[in-house]
Amino acid sequence: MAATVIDGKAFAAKVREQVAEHVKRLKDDHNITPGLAVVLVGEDPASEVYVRSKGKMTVEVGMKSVEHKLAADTSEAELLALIDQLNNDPEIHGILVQLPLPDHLDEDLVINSLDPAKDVDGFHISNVGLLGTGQKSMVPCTPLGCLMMLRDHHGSISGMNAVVVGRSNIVGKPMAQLLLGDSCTVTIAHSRTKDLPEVVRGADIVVAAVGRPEMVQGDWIKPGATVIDVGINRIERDGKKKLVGDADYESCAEVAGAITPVPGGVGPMTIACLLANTLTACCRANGLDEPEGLTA
Ligand SMILES: Nc1nc2c(c(=O)[nH]1)N[C@@H](CN(C=O)c1ccc(C(=O)N[C@@H](CCC(=O)O)C(=O)O)cc1)CN2
Repeated sequence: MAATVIDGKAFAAKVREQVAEHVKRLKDDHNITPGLAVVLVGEDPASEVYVRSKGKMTVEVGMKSVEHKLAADTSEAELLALIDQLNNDPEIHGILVQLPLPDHLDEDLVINSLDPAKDVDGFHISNVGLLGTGQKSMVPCTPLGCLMMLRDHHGSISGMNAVVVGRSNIVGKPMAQLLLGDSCTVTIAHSRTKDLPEVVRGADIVVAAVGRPEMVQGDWIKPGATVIDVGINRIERDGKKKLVGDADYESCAEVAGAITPVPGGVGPMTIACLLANTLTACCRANGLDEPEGLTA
C-alpha cells in the first residue's frame, strides 16, 4: 500500500496562520509586535533565497522584520558588534545568523555570542544544554517542525522506536532529544553505523538527516513506518536538476505508512517554526503565556 504523504507545505501554512493570530492578539491586547532580525554574511545563493523567504513570511504574520546583509569579508569583530547591538535592542525578540558562515568566521563563537533568549535557532550552547536536560529552551526549527508533524500524524509517539540517521548539531542531535522528550526509544545512527539498514529496519519512525542524497532505501524501512526526510540535496539526473531528500522517495513510499516529500515536507516547516520561536521568545521576554501547540 502506498504511504500517506505528509504535506509539510500545507501544515506550515497552518502553523503560520496560528502564529499570525497570536501576533494580532499581542498587538491588540498588549501593543507588542514581535521582531525578528536575520543576519546574512556573504552571497551564498541558497542562503539568499532562505533569508528572503524568512523576511517575507515574518512580515506576512504581522511581525517586524529586520535584515542585515553583510559583505563576505566582514570581520568577526564587526559581526559580533552587530550581534551585541541586536542583543540590546528591545524591539528585537529573535536573532538568526544564517548558516553556513564564510570560512574565516568561527560559527560556534558567533552563535554563542547571541543572547540565548533571542536565539530563535536554538543553536546557542545554553539552549542545547537546556534541551538536553529537558528544561525550557529555544528549540532548533527543523527538528521542532519534524516533531510537530509526527505529533499531528500519530497523536502520540510515546513508546515508539525512532531511528535518527544523522548526528549534526542542527538536526540529528536535537531531533533525538525531542523524540526522547516525547518518550520514544531513540537510536542515533549515522553513515558509519554498523549494519545501518538493519538498525533502520527496527524503527517505527525514521528521521533521515544524514546529508547524503537518497541514502535510506525502501528495503531498510519496516512496513508501515513513518519516514521524515530532512535532506535537501540538489542533484542532476537525466540531464535535469532535481531536489531530492536523504531517503529514496519512490522505494520508501512503497513500504512506509507515511512519508514527507522533498520538496514540500520538512523544509517549509523550518521557517514556520522560526516564526513560532520568535513569537515564543517575544512572549517570554514580556512575561506572557507561551502560545500553545507551537513549542516543544
Ligand atoms: N541559521 C540557520 N541556517 C540554516 C538553517 C536554519 O534552520 N537556521 N536551515 C537551513 C536552511 N533553511 C533555513 O534557513 C531552509 C532550508 C530549506 C527550506 C525549504 O523550505 N525548502 C524547500 C525547498 C526549497 C528549495 O527549492 O530550495 C522544501 O524542502 O520544500 C527552508 C529553509 C540551512 N541554514
